[in-house]
Amino acid sequence: MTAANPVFVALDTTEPDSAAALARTLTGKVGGLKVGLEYFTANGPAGLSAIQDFGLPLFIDLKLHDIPNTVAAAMRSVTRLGVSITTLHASGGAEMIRAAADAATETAAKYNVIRPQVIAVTILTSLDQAAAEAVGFSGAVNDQVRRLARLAQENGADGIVCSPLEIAAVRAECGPDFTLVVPGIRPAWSETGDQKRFLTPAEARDTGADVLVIGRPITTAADPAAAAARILDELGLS
Ligand SMILES: O=C(O)c1cc(=O)[nH]c(=O)n1[C@@H]1O[C@H](COP(=O)(O)O)[C@@H](O)[C@H]1O
Repeated sequence: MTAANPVFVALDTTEPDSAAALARTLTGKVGGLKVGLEYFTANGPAGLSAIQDFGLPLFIDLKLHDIPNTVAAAMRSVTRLGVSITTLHASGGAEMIRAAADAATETAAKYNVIRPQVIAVTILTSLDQAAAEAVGFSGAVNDQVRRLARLAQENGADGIVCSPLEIAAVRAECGPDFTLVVPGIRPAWSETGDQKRFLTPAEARDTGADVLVIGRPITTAADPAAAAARILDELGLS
């Protein structure tokens, strides 16, 4: 998927009013909205309507990771929400990824709703090489991300989440039709915070990212609309 505007803004808040206010401010400046565990555990499916009203593609980032039966059941519920993108952890394994992808396909057909892109998170962008090794990923992060990307692709995922530093390796491994969703995006003028593997929006896009997930550089800016406009300008999209 290559959106005309690849920026999905991460609305990492628990408050529907704050999420809706940001969505209102950013409509026309971003390509989509993302909410994750923080928002969904606080507000449940009912909370999505506050932001679905803006008509932007919605990415619900739940990073599912459990046995195949449980993840498939959760994916059936997620699919009924009518969202564009959702996530699971690639390290849940081949059978789990396959069960989730099949559940999304079957549920979308059964209820005549949009089938979300099923996107597998590889190695979180908050982990550096040492932290990745500490949880058992031996070898270079780049190689581990590429390996997990291949596993995800072979088992029906539509794409993966990786940091900007692994985009080239994953493209070479998985080809042009595999969706690369890329957080760990930091404009040169923003704080890095807990992100360890990051590049600027233009660097990530030019290396081949399809979706740029950007949260705090926009959402915590004094003027979020101006921050989004600055990023669009850097992407040559304003
Ligand atoms: O799946 C994700 O979206 C994700 C995966 C990952 O490896 N790293 C990562 O930062 N994310 C998400 O991307 C967003 C990044 O937000 P900022 O760091 O504020 O730009 C957050 O909502 C994270 O949950």
